[in-house]
Amino acid sequence: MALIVKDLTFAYPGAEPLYRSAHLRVEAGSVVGLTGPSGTGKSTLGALVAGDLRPRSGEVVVDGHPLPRRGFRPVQLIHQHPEHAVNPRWRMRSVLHESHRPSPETLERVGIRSEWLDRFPEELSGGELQRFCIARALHPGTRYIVADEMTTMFDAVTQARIWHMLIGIVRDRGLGLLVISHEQALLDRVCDDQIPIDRLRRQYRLRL
Ligand SMILES: Nc1ncnc2c1ncn2[C@@H]1O[C@H](COP(=O)(O)OP(=O)(O)OP(=O)(O)O)[C@@H](O)[C@H]1O
Repeated sequence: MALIVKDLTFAYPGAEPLYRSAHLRVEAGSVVGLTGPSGTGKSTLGALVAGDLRPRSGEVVVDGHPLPRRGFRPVQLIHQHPEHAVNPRWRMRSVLHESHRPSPETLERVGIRSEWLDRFPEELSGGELQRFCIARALHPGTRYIVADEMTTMFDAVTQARIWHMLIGIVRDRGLGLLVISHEQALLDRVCDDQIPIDRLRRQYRLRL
């Protein structure tokens, strides 16, 4: 069981391809870091494996099946800015239930207090809001999570708590986790393996 990027080529309109025939593999149950300098396409790759963007060619395979083009997405993306990922006019209960209805045990484990459910997004801190985005991503059908600079905006204590919680849940559920971050210390702490994005690109050059 793995999330596999096969022969993937992608370019934004009018730009040179960010990657050509790139390959990446994230085993179910593993935590893999994607590293590289700013602007090299890490977030774009995260959006491609989650199905937010479509490759020019190549494919994303999830546990042996092509990434579905519509309906539920087994690869869930958690962004840097949770406030951009939620509807500001909805109370948090509706934000959460847009995805599924997590059990009280899951909410407790993710660190969501029941009184927050009646608030609007602007009435929560960024760290509290990010916990809702994590709970939403933990749909029963989720197989892989992409955490794109998920805690970059938070203080060290909040970062540590959120990572401790998420790593515990993904280990227990056997999910695969792709971590995109500039923070080497964080990657060293949470990842089983780290892949420089340049390695995805270099594979193309080696094939020439
Ligand atoms: N929607 C877009 N349209 C056109 N070009 C884009 C778009 N989004 C990103 N880019 C460009 O694609 C390249 C890769 O961007 P991306 O955000 O994937 O890099 P990154 O490695 O995640 O960077 P950072 O570490 O700074 O977040 C950059 O040159 C960026 O300017």
